[in-house]
Amino acid sequence: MKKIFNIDKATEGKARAGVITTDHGEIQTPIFMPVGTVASVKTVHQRELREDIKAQIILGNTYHLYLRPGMEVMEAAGGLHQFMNWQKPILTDSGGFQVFSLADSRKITEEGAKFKSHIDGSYHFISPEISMEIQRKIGADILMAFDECTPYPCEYHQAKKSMEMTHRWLKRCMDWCEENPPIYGHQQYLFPIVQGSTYSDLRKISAEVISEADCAGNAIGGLSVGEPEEEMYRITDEVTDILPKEKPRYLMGVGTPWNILESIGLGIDMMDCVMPTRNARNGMLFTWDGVINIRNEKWKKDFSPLDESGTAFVDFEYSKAYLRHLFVAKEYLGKQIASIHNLAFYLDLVTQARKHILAGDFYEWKNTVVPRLRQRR
Ligand SMILES: CNc1nc2c(CC[C@H]3O[C@@H](OC)[C@H](OC)[C@@H]3O)c3nc(N)[nH]c(=O)c3cc2[nH]1
Repeated sequence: MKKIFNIDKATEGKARAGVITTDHGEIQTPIFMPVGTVASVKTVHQRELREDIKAQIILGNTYHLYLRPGMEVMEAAGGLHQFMNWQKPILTDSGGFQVFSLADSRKITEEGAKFKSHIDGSYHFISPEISMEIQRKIGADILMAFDECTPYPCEYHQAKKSMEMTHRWLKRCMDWCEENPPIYGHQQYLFPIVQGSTYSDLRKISAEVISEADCAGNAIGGLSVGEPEEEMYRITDEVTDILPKEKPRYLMGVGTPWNILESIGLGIDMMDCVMPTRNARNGMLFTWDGVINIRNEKWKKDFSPLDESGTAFVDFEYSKAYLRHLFVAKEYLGKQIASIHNLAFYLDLVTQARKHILAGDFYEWKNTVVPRLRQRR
């Protein structure tokens, strides 16, 4: 399998700093990937993503893009990079998670998943092969295997059955990719996904099967689905002990700023989460000194800059009082300012983590910063 990851510096622990190389450019790790499910990172321009947030890679989603705009438009555009004019790396999730969580009345069999579109109620079917075909046409640099994400909690036998099907589906994904090369001329790397719910023995089996698949990178799924934080950390720790060191590790759907730093400390290189954008649209801002609910009365006459330790232009061009007013008045500009702020903060978080890994003091730094991140301002 082609080597796409180079480790610049490992620490005395499991945290490491590296670079992932794709045909659309390099990604410094650890990295946070803004979620752009339907070909847009909600309320944010591609130019702001590049210049103010300094995003290096964003996410798209197979389920959503397949339903709208559909693969006919996607192919005619020459793929998602062209369609949305984002020329840096893109990762697409395989659609399983959405089918299980978004679509109405879905029926899952060994073959795949029948589901009703959440948009117009039309009937569709997705399988490992169809997910791969869709991801080929979207043209993301990193593709996720079609898997089943178990709910939390999940009975042992159900988790075991689901994990084993995910492993059979992985083989079907790999076989299909073997037979059907990329169509836009750039490489696309398949990442398999470790499942097994919260059961250590299943997680060990799944991590071994995923490692055996020898893909360019590996992902940990089935977490950040409602389990306690400690469970998420325990499973992540057990799985990163098994996944190969020399390949990037992607923890899916994680998380809060403190989850991000703890996961990096457990050997994770890539993370994605809707939290910075979704919470921004509700007026929740993440900062180095904790979480701000901008709608709170206390900010009504606070004319200080949005975030003195921020890195984006919005942090200095607007005051807390002004942003609170925009939210109270339901002005669209409020959601845009908050989204740019939160995403720039998440990228600053991983940029600082990388700096401290390279400097060799990541763990001491993390332990001083995490309590501050959690506080409510
Ligand atoms: C939030 N917690 C969480 N997210 C998860 C996602 C991405 C959701 C996907 O949905 C969209 O955001 C809602 C994003 O799509 C661009 C994301 O990649 C997962 N995807 C797969 N294939 N398998 C998993 O086991 C899985 C587990 C998750 N846990």
